[in-house]
Amino acid sequence: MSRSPSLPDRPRLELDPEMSDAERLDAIREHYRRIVGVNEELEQRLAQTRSRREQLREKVDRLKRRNEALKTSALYIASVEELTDDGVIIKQHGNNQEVLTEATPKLEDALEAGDRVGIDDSFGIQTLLDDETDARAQAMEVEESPDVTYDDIGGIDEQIREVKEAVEDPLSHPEIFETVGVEPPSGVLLHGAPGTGKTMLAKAVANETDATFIKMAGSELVRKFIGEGARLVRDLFDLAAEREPAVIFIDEIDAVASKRTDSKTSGDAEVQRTMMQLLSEMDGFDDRGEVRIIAATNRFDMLDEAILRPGRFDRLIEIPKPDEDGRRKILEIHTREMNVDDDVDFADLASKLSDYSGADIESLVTEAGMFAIRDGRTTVERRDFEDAIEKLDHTDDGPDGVVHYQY
Ligand SMILES: Nc1ncnc2c1ncn2[C@@H]1O[C@H](COP(=O)(O)OP(=O)(O)OP(=O)(O)O)[C@@H](O)[C@H]1O
Repeated sequence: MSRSPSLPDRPRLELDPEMSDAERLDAIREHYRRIVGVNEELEQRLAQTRSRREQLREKVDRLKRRNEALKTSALYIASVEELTDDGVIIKQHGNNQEVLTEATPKLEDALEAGDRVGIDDSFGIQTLLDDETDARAQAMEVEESPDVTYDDIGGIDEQIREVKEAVEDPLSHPEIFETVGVEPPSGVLLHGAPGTGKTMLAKAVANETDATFIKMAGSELVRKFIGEGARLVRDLFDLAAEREPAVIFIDEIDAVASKRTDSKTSGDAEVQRTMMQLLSEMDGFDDRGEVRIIAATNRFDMLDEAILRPGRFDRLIEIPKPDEDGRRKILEIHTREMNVDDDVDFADLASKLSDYSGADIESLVTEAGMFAIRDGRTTVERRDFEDAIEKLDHTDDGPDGVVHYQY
């Protein structure tokens, strides 16, 4: 911002004792004229400053409103096709509609053909997006080799065996499948109540096979940028091919693959497009090398059957809540690092935890530890677990206070 010009000099009255009265009077009159001149100039400056302050205030208000709008409303994604004297030609992702629109002068200077931009409902360019690796990074979680092992998962040994057979063996020993002439399952769908270890299981497979674990939540695919879901699905599969061996894990797949609803909103059409892209990626899956795909859902009843056809998610594995023995194992797993008193009997404790999921048991163990700490002890005792059960059971919606879908 430019600095304001310096203030005018303060006029000085200089009277010489030699001066005649008439000369003095003239000097005083001249001085008065200069004071009036300076005063006028200062008033003018004040008025200019006030008006500038008003302008800045309006600008701040405008920016605040714009900021709010950007924060609250979803933007559509488009690519800049061409910058013309009449405006910017953009092509909207998803429907490929071409539009002549405008950007703010500042954005216009920064735009180049090929850039990805976020546009509002009236196609105004609101923001310039970073390159697509950022969108990928936002939506995907990539772990070179997660540190979860099968030993960290309790109570679902049979399901672990099935996942090993369907995902691990084709990655570790593809030759066996070739020799026998059997196509390994394309995709495995884990379904069951929340917090039962579906994500853990997918991570453990990636660990066991030294594969890159790439997780994408279905809700991310349909969330912020309309027109972006199908592209993210493509990116997901491309990234997996670059990083093979890889395990793709799509959590909450119901968000993109629910049964068709009757409503015809643009959001629904968008979800459909994303699902079609997912199906087409899975159909072309054979050539993708050492990439395996696992999806998970808590809402199996909601899934569109198209996703379950042969060649797609054709191996369904239900991950149940643990039985009593499973709960005991999970208690033991989560207390491995804990200083537990001899008076704690895990088998007895497990018998009191019917309907607890693995995640609920993890919260229970943490809560028991907190009771011991609050009491100034370094050992967790039976009463801490009992207090923790009482505390968690007193939440209305379930052992962990989370509203559970009745599976
Ligand atoms: N079978 C289990 N054995 C040991 N710990 C478990 C088990 N199931 C869940 N947990 C604990 O609960 C946490 C959450 O589990 P996870 O994220 O794998 O569940 P999920 O089935 O994927 O849940 P959601 O459907 O809510 O995504 C895990 O980090 C783990 O600590």
